[in-house]
Amino acid sequence: MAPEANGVYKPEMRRVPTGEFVKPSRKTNGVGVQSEDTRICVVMVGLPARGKSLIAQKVVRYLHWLSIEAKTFNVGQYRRSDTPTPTAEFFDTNNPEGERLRRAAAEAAVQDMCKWFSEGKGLIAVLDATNSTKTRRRWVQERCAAENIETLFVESKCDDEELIMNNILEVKTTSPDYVGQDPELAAQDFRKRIRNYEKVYETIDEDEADLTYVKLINVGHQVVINQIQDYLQSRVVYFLMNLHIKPRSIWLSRHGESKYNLSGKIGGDADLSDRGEAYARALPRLVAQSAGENRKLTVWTSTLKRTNQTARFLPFEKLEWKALDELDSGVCDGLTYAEIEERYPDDFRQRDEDKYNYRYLGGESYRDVVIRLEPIIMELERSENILIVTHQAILRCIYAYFMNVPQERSPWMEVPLHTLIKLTPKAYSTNEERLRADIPAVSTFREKGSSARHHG
Ligand SMILES: O=P(O)(O)OC[C@H]1O[C@@](CO)(OP(=O)(O)O)[C@@H](O)[C@@H]1O
Repeated sequence: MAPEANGVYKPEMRRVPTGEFVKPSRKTNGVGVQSEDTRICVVMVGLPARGKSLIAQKVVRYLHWLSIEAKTFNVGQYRRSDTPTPTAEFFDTNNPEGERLRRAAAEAAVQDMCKWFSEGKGLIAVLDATNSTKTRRRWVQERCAAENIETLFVESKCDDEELIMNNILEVKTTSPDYVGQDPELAAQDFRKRIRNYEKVYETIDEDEADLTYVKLINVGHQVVINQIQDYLQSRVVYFLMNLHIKPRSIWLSRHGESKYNLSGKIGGDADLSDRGEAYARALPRLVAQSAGENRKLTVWTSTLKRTNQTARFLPFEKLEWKALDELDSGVCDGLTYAEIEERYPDDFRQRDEDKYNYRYLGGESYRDVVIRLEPIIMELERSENILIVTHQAILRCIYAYFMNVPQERSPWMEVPLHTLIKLTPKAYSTNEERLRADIPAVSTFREKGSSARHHG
C-alpha cells in the first residue's frame, strides 16, 4: 500500500517494510496535506528596510524544502522595468507619475501571480511590496478573492534601530536600485525614500479585522495573529513565529570517521576509528578557529555513538536529538553498497534513479528525513550559535534547507568527513565557509550510476 494513500500522510506508515518505490502523488505536497484547492497569497506589508524581502525569501525556501511549490512576486522588480534607478522623489505620494507607475507595477505583479496560480504552478505566492496603505491592501485582497486565492497579510513592524540600520546597509550595497552608485549617497536617498513612505503608511488595525494577518514586531520579539483559516496558513504562520533576523551563523560537522565508514558499511552504531578519534580531539580547536575563542555554542548531536564521541571534547552544553539520527537504511543496515547491489539489485538501481524519494525496505527516504527534521529547522530558526554534529544524509538535508539545493541534487552532494562547515544566512543568500581538519578519512561518497562492486 502506498504510504500516502488518499493523500493523507500517516506517520505510523513510515516504516512499513514494503520497500515500495514511493513517488508522492501530484495531489499531495510532500508533507502529506491534500491542499490542491488551497492557494494562498502571502502579502508582505511594511516600510522599506524592515526585512520584508528576507522574510519572503525565507518563507519560499522553507516551502520548497517541504516540496510545496511557492514563488515570490517582487513588485520592485516589475517597477524597475520602467524605472530602473529611481530617486526618493519617485516615491513621494505627491508625485502623480511615480504613483501611476508604482500602481502599474503592482497590477502587473498581481496579474502574473494570478496567471501563475491559474496554470497550476504552485500553492503559495508571496507578494513582496510595501502594501503600506489600507486601500492598497483591500485592493489586493479583493483581486485575490475574485480568483479564489486566500490572502495572508504579513506585516513587519520594526523600531529596532540596529536592525533597520543593518537593512539599510545591506540594501545600499546590494539593491539593484543603487547599482554603481556611491554607497553613502545611496543610503541617504534610501532614508529619504523611507520618510516618503512613512507619510502615508498605515499599520494594519481594527478596520481590517476581517483580514487574515500576522504582525511581526521586531521579527522574533512579538507576534500578533488574526483570523488564521486553515492548516497551510497556520504552517506558514508557525514558521514566521519562529523567525528572527539577527545576524548569526550555524556550524555543521559530520561525526569523525567511524569503524563502519572504514569498512564501507552503512548505518549501524559503530565507534569512531582512530582517525575519527583524532578528529574529535581536533574539533574544539577547529571550532574556536571558526567561531572565535570566546563564543559559546550549543552542540546538537544524534543519539548515535559516533556523534556523541565526536562532540565529547567540546566545552559546550550538548543536546541529543533522535531526529538527527542517520537515515534509517532498514534491511540494508550494516551492509556495504556492494552487498546491497548484490542482494537487492532492483532497489539499488531504484535508489540511483530517484534517491530523494527512494525508501529503503523497512527504512526511510530522504523525503522522510526532511519531514522528521522540520522541528530541527524550526528550532534552528529560533536559535543562535548552534553547532550540529550529525550524519551524511542528515547534514545534506539541513544544508539543502539553508542553501536552497533542489531535491534532485541534495542527496548527491559531497559532504566530506573531518570538515567543519560554517553557514551564515544573509538577506538574499547564505554564505559558506569550510574548514578542513588535517586528518585523513575515507570517502563515503558514491557517485550516481557507479557500480559499488569494485569498492568491495
Ligand atoms: O544516502 P547515502 O549517500 O547512502 O548516504 C547515507 C549513508 O552515509 C553513511 C556513511 O556511508 O552515514 P554516516 O555519516 O552516519 O556514517 C551511512 O551510514 C548512511 O547510510
